[in-house]
Amino acid sequence: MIKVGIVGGTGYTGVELLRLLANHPEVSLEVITSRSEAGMPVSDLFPNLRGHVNIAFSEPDPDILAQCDVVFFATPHTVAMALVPELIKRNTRVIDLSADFRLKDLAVWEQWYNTQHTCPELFEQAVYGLPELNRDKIKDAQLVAVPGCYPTATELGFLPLLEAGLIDPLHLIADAKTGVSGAGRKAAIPMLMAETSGSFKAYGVSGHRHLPEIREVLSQHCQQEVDLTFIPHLAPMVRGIHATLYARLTTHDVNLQKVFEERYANEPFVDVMPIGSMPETRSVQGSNICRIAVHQPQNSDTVVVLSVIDNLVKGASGQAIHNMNIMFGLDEKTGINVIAMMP
Ligand SMILES: NC(=O)C1=CN([C@@H]2O[C@H](COP(=O)(O)OP(=O)(O)OC[C@H]3O[C@@H](n4cnc5c(N)ncnc54)[C@H](OP(=O)(O)O)[C@@H]3O)[C@@H](O)[C@H]2O)C=CC1
Ligand SMILES: CC(=O)N[C@@H](CCC(=O)OP(=O)(O)O)C(=O)O
Repeated sequence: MIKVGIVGGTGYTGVELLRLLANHPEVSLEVITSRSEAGMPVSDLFPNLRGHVNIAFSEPDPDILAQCDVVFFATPHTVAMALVPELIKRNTRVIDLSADFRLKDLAVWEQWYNTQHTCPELFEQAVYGLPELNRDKIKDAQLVAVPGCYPTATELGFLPLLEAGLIDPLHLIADAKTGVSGAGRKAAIPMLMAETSGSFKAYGVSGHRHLPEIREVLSQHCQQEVDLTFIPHLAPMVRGIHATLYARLTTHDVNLQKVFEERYANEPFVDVMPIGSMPETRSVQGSNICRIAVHQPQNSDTVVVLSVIDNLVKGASGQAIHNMNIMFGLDEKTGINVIAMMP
């Protein structure tokens, strides 16, 4: 059994990790930390876990965490970088759901996260945990940075087009919408039901921290400069991301549906939907699937890709477990082959 620890077990990604790992046949949950709830049985806070998770929250203690084979960080940005060096030194593998290790350009990271990075060496070594891109590197990684939720939906949508050289890489547009769970479990007035329900708004228009992540990952992978306009929106729903992606085609002589189907033919968690489909966020709710549909409205030179994920699963905890399965040589679907909930 793989001995697993979780730092930050009381947030939404933490409880989602617990929901999925509690049913994972190769995992033994050893430690779940929370400073505010230390001592409380996990299932007292999360009744969905009654009968499945029988341990209590504890304070984060590096000596105890280092006894695990792998530790997930489901903590706000900058928490992981303080604890990870000690764990890596003691041969515990780390899967970080925060943004502490997602970029490769340190100056860009420090600019967007407005702080100095405390372990630049590990920053360089970390593997970006998008399995559809980096499966081979993930296998041997000591430290995996799980992609952001918007970047997951956006990168998977643009990748087939960029890899095949079919679009102008400098003028991409990602118009993306998320549910309120993306903001985490903390109390915040803009996330109150009275503020969000029955309303819809853009935010972060002048710049969102996922912009440099998407730009860097796509540019590095495609070995050419990629640039985009990325506008996030808050939708009145709890879970889900819907990204509507636009790009200008540089050729007309191509079967776009076939390009997508071939790119993702062997990917267990990307579903390329039939021609004409319009994927709904509820069709991935609770599942680790990214559903994608490619369109060319009025046969114009604009390609439109619709990409939906559950921000807490494929956009965070499910993808984190997918990485763990690859790192430990398991069948990639183990524990995360969950069917979405409709409605
Ligand atoms: N919500 C989402 O859709 C997604 C979130 N993410 C990322 O995952 C991470 C967690 O997100 P989410 O679950 O929403 O966050 P929450 O804010 O809901 O939870 C944060 C957790 O971290 C713990 N924590 C906070 N500060 C510290 C600290 N200094 N040391 C140790 N533990 C700490 C908290 O427990 P306590 O304070 O009791 O110790 C709590 O359990 C974030 O980095 C987020 O950006 C990634 C993709 C999607
Ligand atoms: C509604 C809301 O606030 N959503 C979050 C989603 C990002 C997130 O969850 O953070 P990661 O960088 O770890 O993916 C935001 O826009 O900041």
